[in-house]
Amino acid sequence: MSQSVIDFMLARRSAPIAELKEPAPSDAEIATMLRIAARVPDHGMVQPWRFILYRGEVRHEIGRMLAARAQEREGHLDEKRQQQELMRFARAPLVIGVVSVVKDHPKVPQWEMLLSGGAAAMNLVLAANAHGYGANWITNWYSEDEEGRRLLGLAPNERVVGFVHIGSHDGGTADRPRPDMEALVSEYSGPWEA
Ligand SMILES: Cc1cc2nc3c(=O)[nH]c(=O)nc-3n(C[C@H](O)[C@H](O)[C@H](O)COP(=O)(O)O)c2cc1C
Repeated sequence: MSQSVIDFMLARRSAPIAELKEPAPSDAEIATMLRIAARVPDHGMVQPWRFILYRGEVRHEIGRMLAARAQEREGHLDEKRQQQELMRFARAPLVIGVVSVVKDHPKVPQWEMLLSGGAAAMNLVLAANAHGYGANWITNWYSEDEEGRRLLGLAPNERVVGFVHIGSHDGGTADRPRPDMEALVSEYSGPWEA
């Protein structure tokens, strides 16, 4: 048993994106985090995910594209809304897109491939935390917008599992309420009856 791993898992929490700052993880750290992200259960070994790195100046280019797309959808944006879109990907020093790439397979249903993508995103969050960084997994409106996904580099058949924002974090964020486990767990008591 590794008590330090158990303590780490029991204490994990997301860092608010506004509190993520430089320095970003190094290339070597990112490579390790991605190896951990890809080390997830994957029925049929179809590798139904890929990863996109957004860092440096491209984060601002994306902000400009998202602001223009938001204006197309919503009409004129006031200054505050415009700034919000301009800064979407520039708040954290690194954003990693976890992209679900479902494939045709004779046995594995596509929803299971999507679940494997969720596991990859969670492993990525944990890997970032294990390297001492804060992380936050979000999706936001551009994940549900076909043109938004295209601007972010996804092909038409791909979906967003999450944009994991990563950066240095001082810690100290209050935890959120956690589930009451007694309400969630039961011994099996027979078939469901309505
Ligand atoms: C698939 C998925 C999408 C999410 N999208 C958003 C989002 O768009 N905006 C947001 O504020 N939080 C979003 N969240 C929630 C954040 O990850 C949130 O900060 C987190 O649940 C905090 O809980 P934790 O401390 O247990 O990590 C999303 C979570 C998941 C699993």
